[in-house]
Amino acid sequence: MTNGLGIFGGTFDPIHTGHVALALQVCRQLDLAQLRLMPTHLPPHRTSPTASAEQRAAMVQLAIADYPSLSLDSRELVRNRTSYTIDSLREIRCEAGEQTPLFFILGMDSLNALNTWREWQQLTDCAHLVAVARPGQAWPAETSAVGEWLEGRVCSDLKGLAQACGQVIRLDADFPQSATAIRSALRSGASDHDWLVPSVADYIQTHRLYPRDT
Ligand SMILES: Nc1ncnc2c1ncn2[C@@H]1O[C@H](COP(=O)(O)OP(=O)(O)OP(=O)(O)O)[C@@H](O)[C@H]1O
Ligand SMILES: O=C(O)c1ccc[n+]([C@@H]2O[C@H](COP(=O)([O-])O)[C@@H](O)[C@H]2O)c1
Repeated sequence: MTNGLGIFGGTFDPIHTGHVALALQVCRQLDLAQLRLMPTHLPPHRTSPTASAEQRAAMVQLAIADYPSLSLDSRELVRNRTSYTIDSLREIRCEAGEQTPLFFILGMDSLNALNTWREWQQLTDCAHLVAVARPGQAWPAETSAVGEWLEGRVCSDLKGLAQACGQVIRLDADFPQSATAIRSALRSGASDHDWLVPSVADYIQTHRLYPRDT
């Protein structure tokens, strides 16, 4: 086991089985003992989530309850301002110390849009980035701003990864789940969804989240 720490930021509106499977796959492939799921509070880049920050955090806790290596990081929820990843990674770097390898997990769609993030070129000063591709999702084009920046930062040898931050790692995964598809199915009248952990599905029903469109 490395002493590295994984951080998986997301809106989690709601968390789905793809998020959990992906977190476990990253732990396995990077040999991480701990990975934190960090819900965003006030996303910089999209309209406000449907479920409140507290509800999304509660669903994350329910979904990961069976996995001791996974935990909730609620720092963005208690910060009452726009949730910029760079702010969170700087805080986590201070807490973890200079030597601890940090891995920030993001989808390939997010990597392709990385140049729209706040202080995006500084993210790797705090952590490695782990970009997870869904089937068919492409690595940023070499000629794009992100593609040019990636040059010299991509790590292809996980075993040789000695630094605490600075590299970008590509992992391939095959999880079709999407929170948009779940919200849309529930709003169309479905009472449950195969991509929800059962305890999360119960929570959604109890709290009447994503109500049927009228
Ligand atoms: N099935 C998946 N495979 C790989 N990455 C995923 C998958 N689902 C989500 N991600 C990635 O996980 C991060 C957090 O996901 P998020 O909470 O936005 O879920 P989502 O299913 O993409 O939601 P939405 O449809 O609302 O955008 C994002 O970087 C996203 O790209
Ligand atoms: O810091 C930024 O500018 C920034 C811009 C867009 C997205 N993010 C983060 O990326 C993560 C995934 O976002 P999303 O919308 O795909 O759930 C989540 O932690 C967001 O806070 C961060």
